[in-house]
Amino acid sequence: MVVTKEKMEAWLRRILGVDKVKLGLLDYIARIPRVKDLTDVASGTPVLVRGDLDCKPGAKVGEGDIRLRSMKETLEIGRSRGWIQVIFGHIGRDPQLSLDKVCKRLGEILGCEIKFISDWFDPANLTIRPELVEAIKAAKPGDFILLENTRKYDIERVLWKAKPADIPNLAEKLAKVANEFAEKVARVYVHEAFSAGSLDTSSVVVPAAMDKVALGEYAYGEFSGPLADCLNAQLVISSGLKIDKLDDLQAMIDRGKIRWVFTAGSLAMGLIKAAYQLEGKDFCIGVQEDPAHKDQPYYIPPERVEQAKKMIAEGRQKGIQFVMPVDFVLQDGRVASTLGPQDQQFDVGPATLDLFEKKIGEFLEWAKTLNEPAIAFHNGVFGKFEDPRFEAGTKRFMAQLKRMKDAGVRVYVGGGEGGKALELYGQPDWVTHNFTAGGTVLNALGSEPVPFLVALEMAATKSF
Ligand SMILES: Nc1ncnc2c1ncn2[C@@H]1O[C@H](COP(=O)(O)OP(=O)(O)O)[C@@H](O)[C@H]1O
Ligand SMILES: O=C(OP(=O)(O)O)[C@H](O)COP(=O)(O)O
Repeated sequence: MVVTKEKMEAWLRRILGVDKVKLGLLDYIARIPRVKDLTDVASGTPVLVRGDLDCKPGAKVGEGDIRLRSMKETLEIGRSRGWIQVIFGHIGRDPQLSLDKVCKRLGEILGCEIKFISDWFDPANLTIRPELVEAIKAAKPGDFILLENTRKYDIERVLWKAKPADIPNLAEKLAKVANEFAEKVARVYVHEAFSAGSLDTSSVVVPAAMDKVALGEYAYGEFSGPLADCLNAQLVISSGLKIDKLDDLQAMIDRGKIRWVFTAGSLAMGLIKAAYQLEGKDFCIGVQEDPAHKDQPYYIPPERVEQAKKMIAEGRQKGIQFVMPVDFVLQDGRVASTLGPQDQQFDVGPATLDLFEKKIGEFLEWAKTLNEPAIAFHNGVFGKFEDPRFEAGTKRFMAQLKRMKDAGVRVYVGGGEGGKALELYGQPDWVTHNFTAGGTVLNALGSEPVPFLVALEMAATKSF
């Protein structure tokens, strides 16, 4: 399907959330075909696969390549059907980063040579280079081609910071890119990049020009299984650096199942301040509330404190317990229960961990009163854990995940830094499931839809 500028404008209005359609996670999953459903795609057909390639493969298969292994089932389905699969995707945020090692490892996982195309796009003319067109022509049924890092080209990143006013300017260029892919690469698109939750052109624009789209088997399984289960979580541990996770927490609370909220990390400081203010008092959160730090990721503006106050007040009325840190490890290693204006917290202190352990015990008692296993969702880290001076909180709490799982709770870890912490300080079987993505998981459970699901749903239903 050729995408006009006008069609692309309508598409981008949905992608950037200007035009909203109220769909839940399960609606998206029901409306997007699975790769298994593409039974009428003939052998020898080129199929574009958005892959989960953002990883650092270690010395041997199985090390640092879980995202690549997660694609195997989908790629094997394509190979058994004789499709010529053109895999593309990003690695990191630096446009200079190369996928050469990823290509080699994916070849080891699939047991075959994968042709690597290092320069496949002409950014000056927004066209697909002849090297790629020739490689597809020369490929045999079942072959794989892998394209260099999509973020090498600026066009991949133009929507990251785009505002609604930019849509008319971008629509023509992005329509051209989508049409180039459909004309010169493939007219069938499979998304098997569960973690690709950003507004990358490859995952949120290219599907617009495709005749057929589908979700890969791994991504489908993650959304319809563990993520669908997390929608019913009664306990959430919301921690980490950025206060905008408050929107996701609010969305989880609004769904109505949450009864326990544990919070830690720098974002918890906003909730602590809010809780004090609700009692007519105040609590200094140090540099995190100093407007001189307003460009820093840990800064908490007054409106976020207001948002947290409303969340706590309304939540308590519904019977939700908010469990918050009571002591902190500060920048110089001091443990304190209060902060001065120049202080910054980088971890929770031991009294907080004692409190959290006691409250997890209470949660487990409460969980016994349910007719079915309780569900807990853990996101983020309790401090700047990469620095050994500030890792104790994140590290010690991991044992509570095991404790809950051992007590029969279904425990999920929302990938990202929390997932790394589990790998570092725990064992995979301490939890029910550790997601291979952070941002996508929060979006799926939180306030904003997953961008690639919005794109796939529009492409599948041709509703734009
Ligand atoms: N006070 C802090 N609390 C929590 N994380 C912090 C803090 N200071 C720095 N960080 C860092 O922020 C990152 C976590 O950020 P966040 O956006 O929550 O990540 P994710 O959502 O991927 O878990 C970690 O790298 C952590 O070390
Ligand atoms: O690692 C990723 O996501 P995650 O850090 O949210 O798990 C993805 O590759 C997305 O990367 P991006 O956040 O640079 O778009």
